Amino acid sequence: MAAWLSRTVAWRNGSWLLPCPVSVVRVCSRGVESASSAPGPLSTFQDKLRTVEDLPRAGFLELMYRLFFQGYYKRIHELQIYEKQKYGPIYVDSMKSVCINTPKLLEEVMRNDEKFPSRGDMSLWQEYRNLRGFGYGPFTENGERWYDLRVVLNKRMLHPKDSAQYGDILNDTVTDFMKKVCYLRQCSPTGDLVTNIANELYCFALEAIASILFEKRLGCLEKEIPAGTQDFINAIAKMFSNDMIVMLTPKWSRSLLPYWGRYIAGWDGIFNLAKTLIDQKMEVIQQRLDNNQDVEGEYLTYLLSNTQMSTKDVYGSIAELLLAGVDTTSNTLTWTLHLLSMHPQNQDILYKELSTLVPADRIPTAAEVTQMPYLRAVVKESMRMYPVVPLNARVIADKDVTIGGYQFSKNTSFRFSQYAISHDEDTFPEPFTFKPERWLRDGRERPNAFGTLSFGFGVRGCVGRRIAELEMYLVLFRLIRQFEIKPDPTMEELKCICRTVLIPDKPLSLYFVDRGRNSAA
Ligand code: HEM
Repeated sequence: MAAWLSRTVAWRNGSWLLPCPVSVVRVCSRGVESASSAPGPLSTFQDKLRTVEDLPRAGFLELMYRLFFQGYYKRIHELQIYEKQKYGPIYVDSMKSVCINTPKLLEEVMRNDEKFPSRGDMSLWQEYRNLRGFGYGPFTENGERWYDLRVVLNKRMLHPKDSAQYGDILNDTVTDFMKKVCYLRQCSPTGDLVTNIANELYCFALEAIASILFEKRLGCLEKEIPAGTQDFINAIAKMFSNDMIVMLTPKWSRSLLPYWGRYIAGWDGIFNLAKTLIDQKMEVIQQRLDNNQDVEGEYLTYLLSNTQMSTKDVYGSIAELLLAGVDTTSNTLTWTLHLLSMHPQNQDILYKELSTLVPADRIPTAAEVTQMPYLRAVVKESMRMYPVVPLNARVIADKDVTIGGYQFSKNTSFRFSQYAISHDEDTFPEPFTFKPERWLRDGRERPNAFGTLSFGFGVRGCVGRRIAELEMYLVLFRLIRQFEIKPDPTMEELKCICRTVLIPDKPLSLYFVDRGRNSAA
């Protein structure tokens, strides 16, 4: 997840998945052009293909000015919209990557995805793993080794049928989350307010992904969060808040400045939890083997006992899966609840759908929730409006490509402004309005799918997609069936800031008003 701005502060804060560019594309020497003069994609009738030299170029100093003097530092997503207006749909950014700003251009790049797609250099993340002797996981690995790793990791995770097998585990986690919400409401002065729902959803997402990966409950939804879990949460924050500065400072300063030590301590915290839980599972497996008993279990048991993966590679992969599976899902849920609270009519439609399709005294199955069109549309539209991963990238390493009528030599790095793309007015009329109906398959023309590649694309796409979707559907179903979610009128407008992923700029308070029905929530 991290590494876009390995060499500048600029995008670093929004660099969840991003690599630093592998190659420096040749850029034109003229100054920045305004949007009106920015070249758009070429018509096929023009006889000469343009090159990267013909693209507008965003200046580094100007970027610094925008980030630090105009305050875009934490609003990278807004900067994407600004730069799109200024430079047009395709331009060379100040890191010399080619910046892509429309669904159509994104589609062109993604259709050129290679056998082993790459987001770029992940050397800073790799450095930690080399230092501690851990293997590379799906984020840090590249090339053929990455491919072999994904073949193993995809099993039991990526296919909808695979994720369905986790329905019961996830439903147990949802049940505990519902209890926690009820407890927090009762503790509030009005009896129905939860003051920092994002925090609770964070614990829920960690509990859910850990219950799948480790086949074990961590207790994050207890009234008190276990110390080890809290350490893990703090470690993620520590790693993310120090890796930018580590990238910016020269290696020789690492022993003089505190950042490298903090960065390593952050990773240590992340890997400690993963390693402890993996070691515990290995002990259980070993005991069963020693007693000639069958070894049963799901994800981790499968990785440890049915694959050729070495233990150090299992550490590397599980730690990265754990890291990827928490902030993403929890923030998407936060945005979805916020949007539903602000749009009671949409919430009513959703409530009607789910209360019609599943009897009130029954918890829904994985198969049921994944077939609810409005629930799916609500989540998709929330991810369009608030793409938690607002940047992504590809390096087309092995071939020259033509994108938008421009020719690029091999090794060109493309950066995708996911936020600008999913707010593209031509693809999504009224892009800042919440309209889940856009996504319904009811005969209307649906938007270009490349407008919201929330989980990425192709073989390098998100490995946890099916799990994340199931997790989100199950918990939203139960919340909306039991409660009417209402905004807290004392709260100021909720905005988003980019801190690696798109998060709310303040704690979100919501009212959970009991619908008073007899339900199995
Ligand atoms: C709402 C939830 C989530 C969103 C929006 C999300 C989004 C993404 C995106 C955009 C990518 C980049 C894909 C590409 O470059 O084409 C990605 C990669 C990845 N995600 Fe997710 N993700 C989510 C949940 C999860 C979960 C729950 C897990 C773990 C089980 C996970 C594990 C990963 C991993 C390991 C990768 C790297 C894959 C690779 O490079 O081969 N994600 N995710």
